[in-house]
Amino acid sequence: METAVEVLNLKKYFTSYKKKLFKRTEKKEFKAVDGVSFNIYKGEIFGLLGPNGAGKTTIIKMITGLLRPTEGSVKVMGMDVDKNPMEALGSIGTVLAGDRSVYWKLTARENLEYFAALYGCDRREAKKRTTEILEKLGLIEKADELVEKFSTGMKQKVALGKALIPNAPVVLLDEPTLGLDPQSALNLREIILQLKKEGRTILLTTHYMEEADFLSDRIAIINGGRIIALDTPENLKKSINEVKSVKIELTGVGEKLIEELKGLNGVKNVISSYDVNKRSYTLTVHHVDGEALMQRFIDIISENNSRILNINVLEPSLEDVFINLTGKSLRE
Ligand SMILES: Nc1ncnc2c1ncn2[C@@H]1O[C@H](COP(=O)(O)OP(=O)(O)OP(=O)(O)O)[C@@H](O)[C@H]1O
Repeated sequence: METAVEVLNLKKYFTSYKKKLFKRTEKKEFKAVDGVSFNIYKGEIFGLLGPNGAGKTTIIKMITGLLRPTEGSVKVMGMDVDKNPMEALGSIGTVLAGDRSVYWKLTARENLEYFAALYGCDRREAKKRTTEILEKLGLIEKADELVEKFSTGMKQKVALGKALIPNAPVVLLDEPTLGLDPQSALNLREIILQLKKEGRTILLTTHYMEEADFLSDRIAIINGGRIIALDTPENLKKSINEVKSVKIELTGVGEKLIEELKGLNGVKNVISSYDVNKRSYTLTVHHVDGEALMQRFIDIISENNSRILNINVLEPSLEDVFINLTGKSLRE
């Protein structure tokens, strides 16, 4: 398989200085990205999945040359981003999370024609490309309305349109559906699949595991600036096939209850969350020992004066893969 993007031992350390009382200034180094390597093959959708602060945006910024790595290298279509930035970056279209570089006081069409002109297209070519992209994004009907009147999903589409203007073979999408309503998110995901069908290579970051699962051919799970797993979504889920998970909704959860469940032989992790709307607690318990444990869960919950509202046995998801690897939930 041909490689479109090659990321080799990429590191980004941020240094901060803190003034200490009676002491000299203390220098602190924070390892936002700590030795990340992966290849993205031509024509695939590669997902970077991780919780907030995992280092996803920092990786994207280093690939696009917006941040210089502390160490390591990035090649796009065989060109080194540091040594041949113009050639390497010419192959990339990017949408960063919360992209504000679309002009709200211009129409969607004016925005894209303007960016096409910046990319050196003549007037005819700019108009042609803009119309094609607006059609592809389902924005043609609204093409001549001001972007400020657009919904968040439509604004996000204009930002994506901007990334498509250079007609680059590689498209980087940082949290493309962040803050969108479910219907707009679905619509944007369909467009991303369409881009893949056209033969583009896509790198996408997300902290929505369903999105990574639905879109990606391969996924790198990233946590604390490191890749902790990299495979197809199916293989990642298969890797924890022996781990079962059960979701128990109940009226109350205390530290003692969680500790007792965690102490059971065969229990790997217990994650608790509170649903404000339902006013109920949910425990997600990962375990390797099926039915025998279920009765013990029920006994312990009742001994702790809590009442079970619902129990669901779950199919393994990427969330479970993440919990299994880190002991934490993706959303924590
Ligand atoms: N310029 C900077 N100076 C210092 N620390 C930074 C800087 N940029 C990012 N960081 C830190 O690096 C870590 C990784 O940030 P990054 O934005 O890459 O995470 P992320 O995975 O994209 O998360 P999110 O989904 O929240 O955007 C965070 O802890 C962040 O605070």
